[in-house]
Amino acid sequence: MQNIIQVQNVSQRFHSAEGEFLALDNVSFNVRAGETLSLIGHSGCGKSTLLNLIAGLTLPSDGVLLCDNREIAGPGPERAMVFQNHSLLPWLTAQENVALAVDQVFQHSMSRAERQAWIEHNLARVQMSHAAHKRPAELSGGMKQRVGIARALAMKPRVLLMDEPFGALDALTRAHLQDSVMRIQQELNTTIVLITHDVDEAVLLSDRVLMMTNGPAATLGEILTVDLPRPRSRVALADDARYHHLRQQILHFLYEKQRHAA
Ligand SMILES: Nc1ncnc2c1ncn2[C@@H]1O[C@H](COP(=O)(O)OP(=O)(O)OP(=O)(O)O)[C@@H](O)[C@H]1O
Repeated sequence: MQNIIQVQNVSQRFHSAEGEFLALDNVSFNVRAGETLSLIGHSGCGKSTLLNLIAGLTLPSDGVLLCDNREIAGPGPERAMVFQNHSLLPWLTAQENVALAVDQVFQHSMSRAERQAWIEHNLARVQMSHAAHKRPAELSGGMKQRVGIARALAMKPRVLLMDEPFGALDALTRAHLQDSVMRIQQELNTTIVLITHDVDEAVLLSDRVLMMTNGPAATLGEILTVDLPRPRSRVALADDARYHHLRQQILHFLYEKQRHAA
């Protein structure tokens, strides 16, 4: 399978009042086209730092990151980000928030009518057509996340980067959104890199789970391949011995091999 993202010998240092802090130490891995890759690890191990590097929001202290064999030198619409706290503009409606991204990316390649149809299509994809004219304050947490996902998908990204996208949601809403993301991923064959703290979420959604060691100087610990067939059903997996075995391997890594210092 073709690699979309290549992370090669990446280290990240931060300078603070206490001096230099090595957050990531020599991290290397690839993200394959069409896969869902989860990053999991204890709090502070550098997951967001790594995702921000892939997004191009920051540049590495050492090493190189490539997207489609080109060096990542800044943000780009081919790497769309979905944040934990939706990050919608509060004074714009759901539709206008999506429009902002669509106009930015497709202003010159789509007519106004095509852009409008594309915005509506992406809101429909996440089942938000009914709330297109509502502002974020009028939407539930799950609905805001759906709009955030629509906005990201509307950019036709090669890779969807998700920083704990369901972290702030209740369990039922989280389950609905996980199912939506799995369905969309299957439809579009989108590549997804997802940060999660949730072991069940990691197994349910991922093709591979990248487990990180504790910081400082965090690095890649182990990579777990999740070879459960798709489409996946959380109800069916609850009785699946393979699912429990995979879950156990992540728990073992996190709580036996990487006991958290806190
Ligand atoms: N801009 C910065 N300046 C200084 N230190 C930073 C900066 N950004 C992150 N760090 C430090 O780097 C380490 C990794 O942070 P990061 O946010 O990537 O961890 P994380 O695994 O995403 O954590 P969490 O799961 O709690 O969100 C932490 O020790 C953090 O304090």
